[in-house]
Amino acid sequence: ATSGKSSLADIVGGPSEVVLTILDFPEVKCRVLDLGHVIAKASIGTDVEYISGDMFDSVPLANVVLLKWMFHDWGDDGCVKILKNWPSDPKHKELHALYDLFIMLINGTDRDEQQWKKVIFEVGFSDYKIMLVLGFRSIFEVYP
Ligand SMILES: C[S@+](CC[C@H](N)C(=O)[O-])C[C@H]1O[C@@H](n2cnc3c(N)ncnc32)[C@H](O)[C@@H]1O
Repeated sequence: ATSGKSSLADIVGGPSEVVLTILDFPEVKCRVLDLGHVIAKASIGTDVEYISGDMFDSVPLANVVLLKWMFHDWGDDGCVKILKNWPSDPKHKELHALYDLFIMLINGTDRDEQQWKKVIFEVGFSDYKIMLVLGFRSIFEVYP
């Protein structure tokens, strides 16, 4: 959207660089946010835009936000704070309509569906969908 393409932001992309698999889809512009010392070691020479920063301060704009394997590091308060960063940030207000889908790959052993439901509705999302994949992991889609 921001560049005329669809865009995906991998927040706390970390060293796994899952986003590199998405480069097979050239119509999607990919951004990865992580802390400075991790971004300093990121691959260069790809079309991925690497951004160093703290996800609690600000996050890159994108149509789709990928939050993979990170919620287990945070308590409910942290998860709510992370997820509220997008819908409540006035800087991003004009892009709200584009934020129709958040994809989160989470470690399902840490929170069961009821515990996730509480977090998701506390953030203010209106609905969610869970897809069970890879055994104990799940993909969550949450809707504004
Ligand atoms: C387990 S999480 C993400 C893992 C990654 N998405 C994956 O699937 O392997 C670890 C990453 O979170 C990053 N991280 C932790 N706190 C952060 C913050 N406040 N802002 C941005 N990145 C952060 C760390 O630097 C680390 O690369």
